[in-house]
Amino acid sequence: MPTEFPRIDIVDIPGKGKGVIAKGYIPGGTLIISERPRILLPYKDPTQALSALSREDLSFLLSFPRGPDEHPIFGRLKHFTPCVGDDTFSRGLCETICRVNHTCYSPKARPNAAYYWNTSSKEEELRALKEIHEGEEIQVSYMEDIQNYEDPLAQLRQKFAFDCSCPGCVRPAAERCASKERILAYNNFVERLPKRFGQENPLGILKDIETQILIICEEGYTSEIGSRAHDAFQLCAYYGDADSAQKWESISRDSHALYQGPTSEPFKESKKLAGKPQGFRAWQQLGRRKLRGPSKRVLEYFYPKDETTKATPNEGSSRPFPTSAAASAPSTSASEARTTPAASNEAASSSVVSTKPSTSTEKILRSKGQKKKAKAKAKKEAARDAGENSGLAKE
Ligand SMILES: C[S@@+](CC[C@H](N)C(=O)[O-])C[C@H]1O[C@@H](n2cnc3c(N)ncnc32)[C@H](O)[C@@H]1O
Repeated sequence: MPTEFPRIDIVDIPGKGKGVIAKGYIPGGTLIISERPRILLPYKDPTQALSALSREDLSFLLSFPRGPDEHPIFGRLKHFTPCVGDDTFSRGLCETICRVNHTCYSPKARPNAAYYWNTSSKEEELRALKEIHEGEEIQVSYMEDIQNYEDPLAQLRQKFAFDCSCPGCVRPAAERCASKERILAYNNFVERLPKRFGQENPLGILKDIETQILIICEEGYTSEIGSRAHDAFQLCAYYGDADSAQKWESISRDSHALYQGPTSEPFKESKKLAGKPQGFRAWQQLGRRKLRGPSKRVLEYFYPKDETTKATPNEGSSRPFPTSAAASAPSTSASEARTTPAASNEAASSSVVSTKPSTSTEKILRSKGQKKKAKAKAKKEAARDAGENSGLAKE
């Protein structure tokens, strides 16, 4: 099948029908495809809209393979419009994007790409979440809702009628069970979190958020991390701690850059808050208190030094942000200065992305004295971090 997107090919993938592979190296953060759905139907009851389809569009729909024992139309819709379009109102059929297969988030591997419905362009986007090598299959998760990961095999069977054989789903039952327990506990935590604000010691809440972030990193479920970092931002903003709030929201901003792109509304909103946390709707509503930014451990997880060398095709690392561009070794205070490749690839020259100097530029510009000062500051912060961690552990 011909494709207008130069970075990819559509090929036969054993056991999965067609699939999409990278024609060459694709850096993390790249917008691989942006495609307007050829057919866009209401999500809940598409019957009326279906009867209004043109002959060409109907035969386009019928050109896709039909699932076993499925209704000729609805079966195809089920298989080929998984999350395309504004998924609460519509399902769209995009000629190329609908060929992307699924893989689960798991400790063994995670998707190398994600869908994003761009409400301004009304196009479905496919974005690289990490570097993708030539010949590697490009895969997304059809289940962005973490609730589905309590039992991914059953969900995929029910919603898409296939048995997932991704590295996460073929793990021994005991390992899958352990993941299920952790995800259940995580979902529970997220549900209860807002009720804890203003009721409990905020440092204890931050410690719990951080623990959950690390669990989610280990489970490979990286798309959740930005939301938890935003929770931590909110908590710091409720207590008027601008410095800590900025550091947390920087993680959230970088996550939006990766998943939704640096021109998306979620990214812009997050960037605004990271730049000026005082703009948060409930700024200082719970008083004024010095809290804390993300620990060194969390930052190292986000901005690893060496993912490029460690990552292997298909498996990759479970680290959330790709390193190929801006991300270098973090210091606790430097998270605001960092942008993801998504940000640097697409918007480096626009005003959208934070334009603090990159590490290499900093190296060149910094005088010896400044270097010394920065070293001392990093040391002090590491000590503070260690102190806070041990203090928190006692709580
Ligand atoms: C959006 S389509 C993907 C493209 C499709 N493979 C094709 O041949 O055009 C979704 C369907 O592909 C198949 N599929 C996707 N991911 C799969 C996987 N990991 N293993 C087996 N089948 C998969 C399932 O039949 C699913 O309903």
